[in-house]
Amino acid sequence: MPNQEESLLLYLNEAIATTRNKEGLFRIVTEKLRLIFPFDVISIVTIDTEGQYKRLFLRDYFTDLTIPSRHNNRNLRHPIAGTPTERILLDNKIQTLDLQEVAKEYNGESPFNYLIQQGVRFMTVVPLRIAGTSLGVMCLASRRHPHFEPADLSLLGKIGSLVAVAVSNTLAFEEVAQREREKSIQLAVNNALLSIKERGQLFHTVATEINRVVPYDYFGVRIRYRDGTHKAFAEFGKQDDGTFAPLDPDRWNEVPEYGQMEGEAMELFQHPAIYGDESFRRLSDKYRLMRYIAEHRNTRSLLIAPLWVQEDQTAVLSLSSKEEGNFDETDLELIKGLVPQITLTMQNLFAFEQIESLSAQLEQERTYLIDEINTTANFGEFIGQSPTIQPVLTRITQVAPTDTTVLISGETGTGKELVARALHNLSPRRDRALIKLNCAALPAQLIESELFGHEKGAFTGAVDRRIGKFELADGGTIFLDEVGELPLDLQAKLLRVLQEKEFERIGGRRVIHSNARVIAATNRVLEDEVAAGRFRADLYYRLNVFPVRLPALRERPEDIEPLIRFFLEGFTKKMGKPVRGLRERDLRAMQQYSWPGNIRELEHVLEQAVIVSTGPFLEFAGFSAAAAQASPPIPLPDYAPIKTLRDQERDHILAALQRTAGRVSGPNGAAVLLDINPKTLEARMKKLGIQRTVVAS
Ligand SMILES: Nc1ncnc2c1ncn2[C@@H]1O[C@H](COP(=O)(O)OP(=O)(O)OP(=O)(O)O)[C@@H](O)[C@H]1O
Repeated sequence: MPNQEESLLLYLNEAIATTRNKEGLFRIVTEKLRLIFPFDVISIVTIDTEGQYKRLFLRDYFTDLTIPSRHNNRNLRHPIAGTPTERILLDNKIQTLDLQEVAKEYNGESPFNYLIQQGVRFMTVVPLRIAGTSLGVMCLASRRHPHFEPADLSLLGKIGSLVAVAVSNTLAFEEVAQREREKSIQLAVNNALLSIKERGQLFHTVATEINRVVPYDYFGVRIRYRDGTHKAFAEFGKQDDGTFAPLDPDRWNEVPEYGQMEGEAMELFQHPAIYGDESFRRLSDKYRLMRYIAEHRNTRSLLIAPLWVQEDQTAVLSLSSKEEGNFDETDLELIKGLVPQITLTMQNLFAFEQIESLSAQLEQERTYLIDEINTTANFGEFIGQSPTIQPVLTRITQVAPTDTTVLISGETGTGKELVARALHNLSPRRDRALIKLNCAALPAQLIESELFGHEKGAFTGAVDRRIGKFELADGGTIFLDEVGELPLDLQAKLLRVLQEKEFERIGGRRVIHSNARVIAATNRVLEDEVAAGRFRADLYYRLNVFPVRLPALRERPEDIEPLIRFFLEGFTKKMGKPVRGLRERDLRAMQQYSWPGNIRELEHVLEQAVIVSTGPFLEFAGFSAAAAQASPPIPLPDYAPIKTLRDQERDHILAALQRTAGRVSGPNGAAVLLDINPKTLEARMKKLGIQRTVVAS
């Protein structure tokens, strides 16, 4: 062996043993090689253990050559089958190829075209083997034909063996380094998942940490539902300064068929995979969604890791990049290793967020319930022994435990609300809220927001988000009192909720599901309303599933005496008054009276009597026996509802506010019209739940 050769080999051997840094090492190798063989480009290509794919390990060039970036991409894998590399590995001999000849095999589409175009024609390929196994090839490409003597080839073979050792060391070293990075990223991500409770901040940290090892431009966790709907759970885009910022969930609104496009790509998101070159181009041919992100977001590679795949939904973590071939198998393995922890955290977050929304709902329900309890002082008992009311009570106890919609009809004061309460309390829903909405008490635009709620900013004056009564009644009962007064356009909306059990808040896009049992009441004859075109027939049939008609008090005179006793006992106790006697003539007069206000009227007559009486007998100042006898028991022609004082006050204030365009104080304010102090008016409005801004809109 000539001395020069021996010292070169020794030098390279030494460099391989002592140089840690890959780039430094290979620079030494190529410089020494170029002293012996002039070449323009050197590349080392490694093959995977199954000998299926090759991948660029290193490329260096020494003249004025330009190498397109995709030819320098170390993540791209190319199949070996049918390439010159395959033949050379099989022959295990150094060979010099004429690239123009090789190009013919590729039908002119040769991967070496860019070299040929720049005058590089020859490529000497040195197989790299270690311990009898092929590791890859070293290629020296040049413009001039290299003339190798047998001695040169033998030296090149020996250098090839040394390079094989260096490559193998480097690969092993890179693998260890990669494992280390994976471990550190796993630690950092787990730390974030365990310590951060807020969803946005948590996933921002996760996105930033993973990006340290696998750089990308987009990080997203999305949930896709079978019906084509989808939800962004956490999404971030890389900004110019390299940090991540949350993406606007509404950005897809500009794409009219986005929902459909998502639906078509559902299957794609069910399997972990990477797409980066040809594979990504194939995806964009197949899926409109992929074409869209390629064209409009410049996406060139994609990494997909499903978090969970269920029959009706798939949750996916996806990363994408504007670089071709940005992700490799190791990246996918790394992300797959993080999937269980991320999934668990998401489920925890879901549970946590659900608890938060449930407790907010409970709080709302509580407020309504307190309001309800305060506004309806009932004695919790239902008096009714008469043969007229008994069958009605039986029907009530039969229907109560079901989810059936009940329509209660009857004149004012016959106990419709009391029956609605009884229905709720006797049902399995008794532990959830009974939410009441009086359809006659509010102007149309307020009823809609009362029923369905509204989003912040949905209309002028919607300063806060408001949960609608249908939403509040989820799992409980909604009582639509005086449903016959509902304006026609709202009847249509109510019908939709009853049919589909879902609705949207005003100004909201999210569909809200409500499982509320509906009980409606009316003192109108709804059939007549339908005939007169004031009430939708379809809504009437939806509500009239189980009708309960409450008889007027005059139809059940047998109940008057027990009712009197019941109310007297209650009032005397409540007011701390002595028990006084009831004159026979007064009782008879009451039994003969027509009671247009029904039980409520009777209740009020007795309340007054308990207050004003001083002697041993109850005095009925506002209800004289003579007047009673003079009044024949005939029904009033129109059973107009008698409003409660509270409702009356509310309507009156609303009317004043409407006239002053919502203004409360000042010379043109409602307080002047109503002749009260503006502060007092504001306090009343608050108590009655009137929002001045809403009225003004
Ligand atoms: N059977 C009954 N036993 C005891 N109290 C009753 C009975 N029926 C009704 N009441 C009382 O009569 C009053 C009026 O009843 P309720 O408010 O339920 O009537 P309504 O039919 O809903 O009236 P409106 O149509 O005016 O809303 C309430 O104080 C209620 O507690």
